[in-house]
Amino acid sequence: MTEQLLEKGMLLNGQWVQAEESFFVKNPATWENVGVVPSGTAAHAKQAVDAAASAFVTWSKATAYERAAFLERWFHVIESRLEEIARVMTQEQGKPLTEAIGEVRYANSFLKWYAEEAKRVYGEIIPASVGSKRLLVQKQPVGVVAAVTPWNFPAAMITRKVAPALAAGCTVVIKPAEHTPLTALLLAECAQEAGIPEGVINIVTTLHPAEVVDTWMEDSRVKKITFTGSTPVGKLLMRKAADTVKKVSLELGGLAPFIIAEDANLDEAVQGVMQSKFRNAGQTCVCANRIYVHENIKDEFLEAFTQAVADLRVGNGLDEGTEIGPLINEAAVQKVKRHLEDAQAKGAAVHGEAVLASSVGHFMKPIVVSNATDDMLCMQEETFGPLAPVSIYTDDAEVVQRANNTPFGLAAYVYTQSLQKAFFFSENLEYGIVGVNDGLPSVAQAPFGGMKESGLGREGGHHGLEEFLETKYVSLNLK
Ligand SMILES: NC(=O)C1=CN([C@@H]2O[C@H](COP(=O)(O)OP(=O)(O)OC[C@H]3O[C@@H](n4cnc5c(N)ncnc54)[C@H](O)[C@@H]3O)[C@@H](O)[C@H]2O)C=CC1
Ligand SMILES: O=C(O)[C@H](O)CS(=O)(=O)O
Repeated sequence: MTEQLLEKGMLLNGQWVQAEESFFVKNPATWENVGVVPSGTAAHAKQAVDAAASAFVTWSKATAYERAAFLERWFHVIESRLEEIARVMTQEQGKPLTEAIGEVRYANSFLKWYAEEAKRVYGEIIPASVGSKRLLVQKQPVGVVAAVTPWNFPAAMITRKVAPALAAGCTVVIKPAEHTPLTALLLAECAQEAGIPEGVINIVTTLHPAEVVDTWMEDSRVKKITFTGSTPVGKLLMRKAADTVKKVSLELGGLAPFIIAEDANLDEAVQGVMQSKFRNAGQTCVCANRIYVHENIKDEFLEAFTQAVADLRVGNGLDEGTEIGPLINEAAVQKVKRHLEDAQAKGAAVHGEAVLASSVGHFMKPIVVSNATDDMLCMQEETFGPLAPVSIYTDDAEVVQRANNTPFGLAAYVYTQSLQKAFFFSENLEYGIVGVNDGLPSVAQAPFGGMKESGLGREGGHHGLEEFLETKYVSLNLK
């Protein structure tokens, strides 16, 4: 059923603004138009920085308690519009409504958590080596922040940046992904309803990301870039940040190993790998991308896992019972097919029908391949789709070496009932996040981020607030 077309504007200095060009937002399940938004230009990008720089003067001088109150009010307004935002998210991104509701709650948890953490930005007094001196350390907001976000978590990837930025006293300019601008604009509507002052949050939607973001990267008033998306774009932004020495936070691609040790609780391991692999149809940067199972339990695991995968229901995210929605676009479908065909050509066994579930929409049936070997594309590149490669291993040290043999280091998982193995794996896996008997580790209060080419910095927890603060040392000579 086609719901009403959402016609939205960009948010610049508290005003909803149109542009000469606009673009339709399409539903990946039906290819129908969900909404229409402006395609912002470099001029709009500059207006956004003008607004954020002006608002920073007052916002940064508000007390932490005043900023916290705004975040709390924003949290409650989103709560009151949760179902509406989730339905729009499902229509523009495709995830099942139950997952969209879960994501809005997850996104909102960052507002709640940073409303409290804002009040805990402590400084220090350092014992002086000169009697007449007092040495103080103060934390101050970095300034105007540019946030560039992906389509796979259209709400959480915004609040995971904006909540700590505002808590710290920064103001923001945001460019959401062109596939999913509507969720971002609804969050901004909620912020306006909560009374967050004009210019504190600005959103530029566009079909020309480089034009808008390059304007921000060249503007010395923008003190920080925070980005979630692909590693190639992350590297590009990191290079551009150097010209004005901007601070950089990057959440990039992953290639998560999911290790099932010989002593694992198999029921829990199957549940965990289903959660990790198939959330958002496999379109998350922390999805299990490589499943390593000990050879002594391979058969029992495969029997249980392939059955659980076969039971997954594929369909439109708005339909009751849907567990796997469409992929975001045709390119995503082709990438999964390329990985599947490569695996088959290199000897993988395919469990299930590797066929598209529908002629309309970017649907794919979840597929398990076994006998996976490390030379396959699906074991070397992020699939970002519902393809689960299973490989066997014999020795714990061997599988750690294989798991670490990649430029990526975002999330890793291990299922074991042994404390010794839990520590062996978690301490030796070169990943920023390790789920031990936990397929869903992401929470607002803990630091989320990658090592190696999976990113820089952390989001969530008090670590995530530090990313938006400068450390100032004040030496007081009382002589
Ligand atoms: N580590 C993480 O949390 C995440 C990583 N990713 C990775 O990103 C890929 C798919 O997500 P996409 O959104 O397609 O990634 P993407 O990197 O193409 O896009 C992410 C954002 O960057 C913008 N962008 C694209 N090219 C740009 C440019 N030249 N200058 C400035 N901004 C630009 C896009 O408009 C979007 O807002 C996957 O490979 C996935 O691994 C995606 C989501 C989360
Ligand atoms: O972009 C992503 O994939 C998210 O960071 C994953 S999570 O935070 O929802 O786990």
